[in-house]
Amino acid sequence: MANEKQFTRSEVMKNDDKDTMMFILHDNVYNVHSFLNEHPGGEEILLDHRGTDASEDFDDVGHSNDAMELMKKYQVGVLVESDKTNQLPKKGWVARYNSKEGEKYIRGPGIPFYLLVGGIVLGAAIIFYAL
Ligand code: HEM
Repeated sequence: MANEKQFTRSEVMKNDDKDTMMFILHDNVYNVHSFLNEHPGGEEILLDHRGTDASEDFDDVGHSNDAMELMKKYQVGVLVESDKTNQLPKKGWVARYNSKEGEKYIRGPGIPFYLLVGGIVLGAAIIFYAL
C-alpha cells in the first residue's frame, strides 16, 4: 500500500479539521474531504459517518468495483494494529474484495444458453427426419 500512515480510532474520531472528513472502513482510514460533493450517494451520508467506523453501513449499501478502485485514492492510512477489528467485509459483496472468494461466483452458461442449444439440436433433428 502506498500510504501506511497509522491512526488510532480516537484520532479518526476527533478529526475536526476543516480539511479532513475521515472515517474507517475495514481497518483502513479514508479522508473523503475532496470527494464529498462528488459522492454519487450524496455528501450527507458521508458527513453522517464522519469520524466513525462506517464499515457496517458501507457493506449494507454495497459498492461497485469502480467504487472500490476509487476508494484507494482517498485512503490516507490504516488503523494501528491494536485498534484493528480484523473483520472481513460482510458476505454478499466479499467477492468484490477478495478475488479468491470471487472465483466461487463464476458460473457456467445460464438456462437460456441451454435452451438455445436444445432448440438448435431439435430443429436439426426435425429437418433431418423430414428429408
Ligand atoms: C472512500 C469512500 C467511498 C467511495 C469512493 C464511494 C463511492 C461511491 C460510488 C462510486 C457510488 C455509486 C454506486 C457504485 O458505484 O457503487 C456510491 C454510492 C453510494 N454510497 Fe458510497 N462511497 C464511499 C463511502 C461511502 C460510505 C462510508 C457510505 C455510508 C454508508 C456510502 C454510501 C453510499 C450510498 C447510500 C450510495 C448510493 C447507493 C444507491 O444509490 O444505490 N458510501 N458510493
